[in-house]
Amino acid sequence: MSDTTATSNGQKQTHGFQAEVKQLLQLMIHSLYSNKEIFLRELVSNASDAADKLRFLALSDGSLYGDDGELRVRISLDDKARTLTVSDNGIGMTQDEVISHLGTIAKSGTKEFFSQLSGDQSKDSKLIGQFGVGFYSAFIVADKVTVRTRKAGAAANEAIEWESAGEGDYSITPISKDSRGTEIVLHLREGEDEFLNRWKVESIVTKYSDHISIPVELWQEEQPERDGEDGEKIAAVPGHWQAANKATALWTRDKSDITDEEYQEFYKHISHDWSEPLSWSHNKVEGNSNYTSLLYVPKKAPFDMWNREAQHGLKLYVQRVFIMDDAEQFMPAYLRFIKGVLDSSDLPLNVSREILQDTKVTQTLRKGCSSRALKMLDKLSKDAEQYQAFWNEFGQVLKEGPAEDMANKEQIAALLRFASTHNEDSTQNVALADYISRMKEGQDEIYYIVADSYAAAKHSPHLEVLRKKGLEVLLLSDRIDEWLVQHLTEFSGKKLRSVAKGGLDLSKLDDEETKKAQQEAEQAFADVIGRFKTALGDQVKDVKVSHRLTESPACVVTDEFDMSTQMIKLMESVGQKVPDVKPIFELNTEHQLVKRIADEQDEERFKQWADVLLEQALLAERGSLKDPAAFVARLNNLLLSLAK
Ligand SMILES: Nc1ncnc2c1ncn2[C@@H]1O[C@H](COP(=O)(O)OP(=O)(O)OP(=O)(O)O)[C@@H](O)[C@H]1O
Repeated sequence: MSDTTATSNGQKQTHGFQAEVKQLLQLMIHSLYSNKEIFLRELVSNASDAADKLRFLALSDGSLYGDDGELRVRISLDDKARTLTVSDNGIGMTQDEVISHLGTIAKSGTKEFFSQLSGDQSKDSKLIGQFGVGFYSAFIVADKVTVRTRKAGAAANEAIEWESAGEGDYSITPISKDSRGTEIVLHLREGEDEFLNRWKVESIVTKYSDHISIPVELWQEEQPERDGEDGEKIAAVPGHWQAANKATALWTRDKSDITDEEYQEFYKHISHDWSEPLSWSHNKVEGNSNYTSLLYVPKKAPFDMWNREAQHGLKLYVQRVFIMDDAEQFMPAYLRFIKGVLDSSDLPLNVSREILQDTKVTQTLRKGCSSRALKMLDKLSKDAEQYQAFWNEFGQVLKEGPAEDMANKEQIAALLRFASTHNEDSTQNVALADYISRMKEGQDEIYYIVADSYAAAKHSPHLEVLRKKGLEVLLLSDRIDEWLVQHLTEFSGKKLRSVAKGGLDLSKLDDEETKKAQQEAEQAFADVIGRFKTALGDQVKDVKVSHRLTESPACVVTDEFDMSTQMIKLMESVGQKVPDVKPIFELNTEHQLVKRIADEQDEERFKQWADVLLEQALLAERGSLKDPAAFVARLNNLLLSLAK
């Protein structure tokens, strides 16, 4: 029951699909077949987006509506032709738009997506779900798809017909179309007749599209006059279009009237994600500012989360009129994984990205939305399993928070999770509050180490004495961690302290006997320390007796206010110039090797030993040496002399 007519009025051209589209089509037809009815959700979702876009443009040019201001989507079924048609009176497309939107994939993350495909259907179907296939899903059930579209404001004879069998190419033909918008005709594959059944189609629309804010209508056949139960006559009802959905914007409805399924479907509609969200938070704020937000935490990170240019942000509405996608002004970058809708009554309808930049209203909304998102995460964190799933996907992004959002630093810090010496493995599941609850008597700082990998952190010599004393250490090894600890210096009144820096002082935790023994060692070793200083010269800032080693002979530490080794590496990796930071060299006077070197009388040999010890310590700390060949030569020399 199509209500538009179209006639061909020009030359047909054939175009090849972009290679990725061909690949995607093949994959989709095979991997998504068991979930085939979702094509209807995708097409209705696109149609409703097209209506939103037109409504937005019409704010400044009302003539775009022509004489058809009632935006809606219609689904018609034709038994004889075996077609299902989704038509809308939204924005429509020009020829160029048709070619770029329906012949290529212009999404960020496309490359990553294709590189992750494995050929395993169940795995790939999940990936495709995350990637979002949209329009192309029509080919799951159709062996030919015809799209007729006329852009709002264009003349009837400026319409375009796109047609394809979903294989290598598609055709484009200029046509005349008597109404604005897009009509998508699915020529159903053999065996897909269930999609010609009105009842079936209606039930899919209700399931997937109830929250769509414009009516999604199906044709209701004429009902002839009939007799009622008590013999009274019931008048005939002529055939008419009837909405199959509630057609009210979901977020404007009362929370108590919305089911979990509706929230989940709405998430899929706005995010183009196929998995359910992990959680959501729906809030109406009234008073000084007036807005509604509906925020979601996805289950999986999108393909382009690490792409700085990738779009993110909320879908912005002003008084229920769609204004823009990806309004990033309302979510700080460290919460860029949050999806959702913001509907403000305080912004003007003609608001633009530029205007949004620095209005007071934007700031208030951003504050409100960030705080809602953090509260939602806090709630999620009460469920350890769910929160771990969240953390594994998005933890690294959240770690950008303390540097970006000073006002919410403490709240963000409470949401962070770390690997720790308390655990056997590298799972990041220790909250700072857990750490504090396990602190030893007399301990008033939170100890951490930052290294290149979990293994390097866990086996670092700096941990030796802390392990002996039973002190827990957070093991940090994500790229962002050094940046994080620069900005997160305190939590709940407790300082965060690097165990690889000079300022570490565990003497408060030592008993009198240990302190005395340490003092004696320092005195007894004063001469040897002096010899090491002479031997190492300006390679080091200082040489000290170590109180942090039990197994290793020596280690290097960074002076408290110098740049840490990890920070130096981070800066070097992005090509930044770094200052030449000299380490403090610490010796374990209890170690056999150190004792032997102390007995060495030949100053030449002593220097060789001192150099090797320093280079070993640097290697353990930095993972590389400035001159590794010299180290190997020196070591071989010493081994040779020992073997003699
Ligand atoms: N009914 C329609 N009216 C106007 N434009 C449309 C319509 N359907 C699709 N388009 C255009 O084609 C583009 C591609 O659609 P498609 O469904 O493949 O991807 P998408 O909706 O952008 O994202 P996703 O793939 O995540 O669903 C849309 O962004 C839109 O510009």
